[in-house]
Amino acid sequence: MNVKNKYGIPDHAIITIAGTVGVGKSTMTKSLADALNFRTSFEKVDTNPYLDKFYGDFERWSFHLQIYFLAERFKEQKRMFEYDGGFIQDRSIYEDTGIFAKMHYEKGTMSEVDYETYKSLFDAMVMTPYFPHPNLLIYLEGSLEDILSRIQERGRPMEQQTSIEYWKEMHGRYEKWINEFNACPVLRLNINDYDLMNNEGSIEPILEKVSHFLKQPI
Ligand SMILES: Nc1ncnc2c1ncn2[C@@H]1O[C@H](COP(=O)(O)OP(=O)(O)O)[C@@H](O)[C@H]1O
Ligand SMILES: Nc1ncnc2c1ncn2[C@H]1C[C@H](O)[C@@H](COP(=O)(O)O)O1
Repeated sequence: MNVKNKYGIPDHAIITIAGTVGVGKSTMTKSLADALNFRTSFEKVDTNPYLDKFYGDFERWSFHLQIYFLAERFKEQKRMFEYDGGFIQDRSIYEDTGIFAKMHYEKGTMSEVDYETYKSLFDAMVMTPYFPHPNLLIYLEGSLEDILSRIQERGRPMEQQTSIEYWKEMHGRYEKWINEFNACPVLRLNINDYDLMNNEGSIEPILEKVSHFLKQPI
């Protein structure tokens, strides 16, 4: 019996992976998709035309980058819907506004008018009854120290050169954001409780939890 059937995970489920930069979302996305034979929806990083520029000058590029991410994630949302689900998604659309746009606005690296324009577009596109929310959001959490070392280990220069203050601010905001998040059920996983890199067996207990959470009434 395959693991999807073993744990009774529906073929049409959409599971989104959330958490701060470097916490392990892409790694989790790949492992879950392999185990469940689901499709993946990844963020575009290498081909993103604004990301490098953004890290070089937040004020100049934060609005452009948010619009780019919103468009890309919305297209992915449409693709997942057209396939009738069966997806693991690397980062939720909710983090774009709840973490990134908000943080840049509140820290003064996105102007008020740009933030309001972005927010009204986001709300019109996402905060409607027509927008299909995921069946489950898996939130990955870990200490700032572990996350900083993963960012260094992964080696994207734009992130390595960004101040620790930036990552610390984001880490704090994630904690607050997830405590208030209620658009779909949330499964929280601490990165010290599994090891997908060195222990293949790590995925099964996670699937068991996923199955349990998917069965909970919304
Ligand atoms: N369970 C793990 N144990 C150790 N290192 C990990 C684990 N998961 C991810 N990593 C490493 O941490 C870094 C960031 O992981 P990644 O999945 O790219 O994070 P994200 O997509 O959240 O930014 C990568 O170098 C990856 O190899
Ligand atoms: N909405 C966003 N605003 C700014 N930066 C963002 C946004 N979404 C993702 N990013 C950045 C953060 C990382 O440098 C890369 C990829 O994220 P990761 O958490 O490593 O998958 O994009």
